[in-house]
Amino acid sequence: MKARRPAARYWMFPQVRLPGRTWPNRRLTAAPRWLSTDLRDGNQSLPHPMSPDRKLAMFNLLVSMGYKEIEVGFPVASQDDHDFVRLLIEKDLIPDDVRITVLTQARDELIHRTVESLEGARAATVHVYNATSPQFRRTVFGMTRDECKDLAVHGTRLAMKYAERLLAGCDFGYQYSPELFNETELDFALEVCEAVMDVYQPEPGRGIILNFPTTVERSMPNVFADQIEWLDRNLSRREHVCLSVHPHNDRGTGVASAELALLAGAQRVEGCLFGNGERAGNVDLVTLGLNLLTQGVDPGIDFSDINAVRRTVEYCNELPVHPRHPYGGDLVYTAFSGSHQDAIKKGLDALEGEAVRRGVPVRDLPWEVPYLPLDPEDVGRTYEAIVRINSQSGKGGVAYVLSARYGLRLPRPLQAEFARIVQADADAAGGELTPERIKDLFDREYRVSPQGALTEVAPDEPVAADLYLDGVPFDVGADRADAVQRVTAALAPKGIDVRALHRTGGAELGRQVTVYAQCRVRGQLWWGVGSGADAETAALAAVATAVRRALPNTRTIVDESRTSLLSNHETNQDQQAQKGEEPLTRPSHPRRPGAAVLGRPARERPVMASPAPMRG
Ligand SMILES: CC(=O)SCCNC(=O)CCNC(=O)[C@H](O)C(C)(C)COP(=O)(O)OP(=O)(O)OC[C@H]1O[C@@H](n2cnc3c(N)ncnc32)[C@H](O)[C@@H]1OP(=O)(O)O
Ligand SMILES: CC(C)C(=O)C(=O)O
Repeated sequence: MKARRPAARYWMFPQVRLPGRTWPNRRLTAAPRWLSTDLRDGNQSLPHPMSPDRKLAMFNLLVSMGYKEIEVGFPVASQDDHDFVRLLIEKDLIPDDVRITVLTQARDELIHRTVESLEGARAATVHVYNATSPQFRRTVFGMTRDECKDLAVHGTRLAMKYAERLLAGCDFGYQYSPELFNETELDFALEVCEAVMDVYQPEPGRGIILNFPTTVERSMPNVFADQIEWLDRNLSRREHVCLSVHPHNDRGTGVASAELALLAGAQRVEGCLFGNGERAGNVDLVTLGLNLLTQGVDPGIDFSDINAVRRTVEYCNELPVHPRHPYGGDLVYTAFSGSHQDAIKKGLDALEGEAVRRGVPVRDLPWEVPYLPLDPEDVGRTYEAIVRINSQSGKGGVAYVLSARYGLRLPRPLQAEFARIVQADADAAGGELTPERIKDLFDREYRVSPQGALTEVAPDEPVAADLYLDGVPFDVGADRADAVQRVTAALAPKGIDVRALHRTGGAELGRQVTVYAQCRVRGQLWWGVGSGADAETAALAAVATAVRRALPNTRTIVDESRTSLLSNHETNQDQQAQKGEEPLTRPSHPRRPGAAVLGRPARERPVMASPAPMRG
C-alpha cells in the first residue's frame, strides 16, 4: 500500500508579530458579557432545527440561568425563525433586562425583513456580518478588499436606516462581525471595522459591538489571543467598542481561545450551552462559566442545577451531552479507580472533619478535594455518584460507598478485607456493582443472619440481650455495661479472643449504633459487625457474628457442661487445611455472578446470639 502523507497538504498558521504582548501576564478577575447563540448558531447546526416549543424551552432556560443577551434567531432563514421572534415580542416573553439579538447577512432585502421582525421589541440588537477572509473574497464573493469593505459599510447603513424607520421606541443596538476574522489579514479586519464605525458613529451611550469569530478554528489559542490584543491596541474609539469574540471549536480549543482572548482584551463572549454549534461546535458557555467559578470568579450565571440545564439542552437540540463533558457529563464527578477513590474519600473526610471543628457546614469551607475540581453540590450533583465500584476500585471507594450511602464507617483493616470480597465479585460480574449489591455483599459476609438476630432488635426497644448457648441462657444481666467483658471473659478459655471493638455512633444510622468486632479465633482474625439500639447490644451481635464466621458449623460456644465448640472448630479448620483453602478472612477467589459470596454451609442455629427477649 502506498503511504499517504496527508500532513503535507496543510500548512502552519502564521503567527502574529506582537512585540511586548501583555496577555500572558494577565488574570481573569471578572466575568465577561455573555451572549448565547444557542437559538441561532446552535439551531442552524442541528439536523432538526428546533420546533417552536423547543425554541421556547431554550429561551426560558437561558433567561432563568441569567443570560442577558440572547441571539434568538436568523429571522430571514425560515418562517419558524421569524415567527419565534414575533412570538417573543408579541407575547411579551422577554424580561426587561434581557436584550435579544438577530443575525442577518449584509444584503438589502434580508436586512429590511430582519429589522422589521423586531418591531415592538424593547431592546434589540441587529447583527450584520459578511465574510472578510482572502479565501472568501476570492472564492465565494469574487470581490476586492474595497468591495468587501463596502458590503459591510452598506449593510451597516441599511440596518441603521431601517431601524430608524421601524424601531421607534426600541433600545437599538448594532453589532458587526467580520466573518472568518481569524483568517482575515489583521489590517484589513481593522480597516473594515473602522469603516463600519465611521458609519455608525459610536459615542457615549451608543456603543457598538464588534465581534471577532474564529469561524473555523485553525490556530492555537495563543495566536487568536495575539490577534485580539492587536485589535485591542489598534481599534479607534475603543471606549465605545465592546470587543466581542465568537470562538468555534474545530481544533478542540474553543474554550482556551475564549479564555486567552479575554486575557487579551475581549469583553464579551458568544457561545452555546454544552458547545453545540456548527461542526465541532461553538465555544461551550457552561465550561467557560464554570471555569471562572472554579477560579473564584462569579460567572453571573446560575449553574446550580446542571442536570436540569443538560436535560433541557438535550431536549431542545435532540443531541446528547457526552458523559465526559466538562462539568455537566454524567461521569465527570465519578471515580471508578481505586487510588482516585481513596484520595477523594480522604479529602472529603478531611473536609467534614474541618467543618465539625469549625462548626460550619462543609459548603462554607474552601473546596479542596483531590480529583474533584468542583464540589458537585455546587452544581446540584450529589456526592452519592462520586464513587462507583467496578474491578478497578479499591478499599477507599468501597468504604466510601458504605459510608456515604449507608452510614457504615468501616475500620481500616476491615475496609481492606471487604474490598477484596468486592473485587472478587466485580471481577466475576465483569461490570459495575451497585451500592445495593455492595451492601448485600457486606451484610451476607459480616452480619448476623436473621435467626441470629441481635441486629434484628428494633432500635427503639429497651434490649436485654441474653445469649442462648446451646439452649442454655447466658444471663447478661441487668448491668449491660460490662456484658461484653463478661462474654469476652467467657469466650477466652475457648480460644476466642475479642481483640478490638470499633464503634461508630448512631447519628448516621438514626438511633442505631454499629460495632465492628475483631476476634482472634484459634490464631486467626475474624471480623463481625453488629448494630443495635445501644453499644452493648451492637457489640454482642458483632462478636457473635465474628465467632459464627470463624466457626460456621459450631453449635455451641459457651456451655461449660456440654462443650462441642472446640471439636467442631478443629474439624472445620482441619477440613480447610486439607482442601488448601484460604482463610475466609482473605477471600480472593473469583465468584460466579450472583453466586453467594459466603458459600458457607447453612447454619442450623445461632452460635451465641439469639433474638433478645423483652424484659417486662
Ligand atoms: C458563520 C455563520 O454561521 S454565519 C450564519 C449562517 N447562517 C445561515 O446561513 C442560516 C441562514 N441563512 C439562510 O437561511 C440563507 O442563506 C438565506 C435565507 C439567508 C439566504 O438564502 P439564499 O439567498 O437563497 O441562498 P444562499 O444562502 O445560498 O445565498 C448566498 C448568497 O449570499 C451571499 N452572501 C453570503 N453571505 C453573505 C453576507 N454575509 N453578506 C452578503 N452576502 C452574502 C453569497 O455570496 C451568495 O451570493 P450569490 O447568490 O450572488 O452567489
Ligand atoms: C456570524 C458570525 C459571528 C458567525 O457565526 C461565525 O463566524 O461563526
